[in-house]
Amino acid sequence: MSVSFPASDMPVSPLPAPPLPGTEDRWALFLDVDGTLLEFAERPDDVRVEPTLYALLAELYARLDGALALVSGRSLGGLDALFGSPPWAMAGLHGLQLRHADGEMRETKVSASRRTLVLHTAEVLARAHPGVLLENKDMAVALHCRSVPEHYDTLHTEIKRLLPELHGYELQAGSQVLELKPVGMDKGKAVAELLERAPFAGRLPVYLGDDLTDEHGFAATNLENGISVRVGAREPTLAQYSLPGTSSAQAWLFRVLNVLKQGAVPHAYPFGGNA
Ligand SMILES: O=P(O)(O)OC[C@H]1O[C@H](O[C@H]2O[C@H](CO)[C@@H](O)[C@H](O)[C@H]2O)[C@H](O)[C@@H](O)[C@@H]1O
Repeated sequence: MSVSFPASDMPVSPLPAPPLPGTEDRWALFLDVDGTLLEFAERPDDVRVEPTLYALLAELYARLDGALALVSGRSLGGLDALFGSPPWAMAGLHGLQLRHADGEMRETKVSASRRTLVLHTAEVLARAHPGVLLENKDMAVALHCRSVPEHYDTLHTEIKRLLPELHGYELQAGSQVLELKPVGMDKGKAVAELLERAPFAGRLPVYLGDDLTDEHGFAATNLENGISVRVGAREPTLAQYSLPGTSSAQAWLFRVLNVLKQGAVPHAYPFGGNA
């Protein structure tokens, strides 16, 4: 799916907060992880899922009859480790890996020689830029610049120069991260694939995300007349609604849960943040 933005010199109007579900609405929630549910940390392994967040997601999952999915750049294995092998559907590596609600899995196949070449290239780049952290996700490799943001632009240029040698791979830029991943999948395609099957089919997609990679998810959601929600302030965006940060996203999800439970909107979120 190609994602096109409004011209960057167009004035950007502030986006409204997302609505809450009406009593007749049947929502399907698609949730990005880092920067949306979890605040960014210095290193990928530094983040934790608090029991309150897990409980919130588990209750939403139950109230939505299972129509909740994580849609992440992390691998399925990484998501399982982080969330404790949750029962809900998950798209990992930007949709290159997918575990459906019924547990069925599919994964893009990449030859071992291709993966080795890409990993070797990323290792050379990381060594040349001290402080850049290499995250090996097997078929994809991320180079993190959060500790050394000054390396981001040169690394970006160097990766683009090397890409023609890495057949079948593309560059996915993100928040202080540059990732080499196999072509062919993005988060929008993952959302579309999930929407074809139970329990997502026939429901209204509601997508929360913060990063460039989530723009594919917003585009797929908008195509279905769903609700696309940017978390944070990254521009430009195809999202129709916005929440200021991760605690606001959690607070808004808590209000959604309460509407689903009782048809009533509570006044305060007990764990901090405002929706
Ligand atoms: O699609 P997401 O669920 O948002 O995953 C995107 C990437 O998230 C992780 O990296 C980001 O979060 C780290 C922890 O806060 C942070 O240290 C890093 O700078 C961020 O880019 C993850 O490590 C990547 O594999 C994901 O692609």
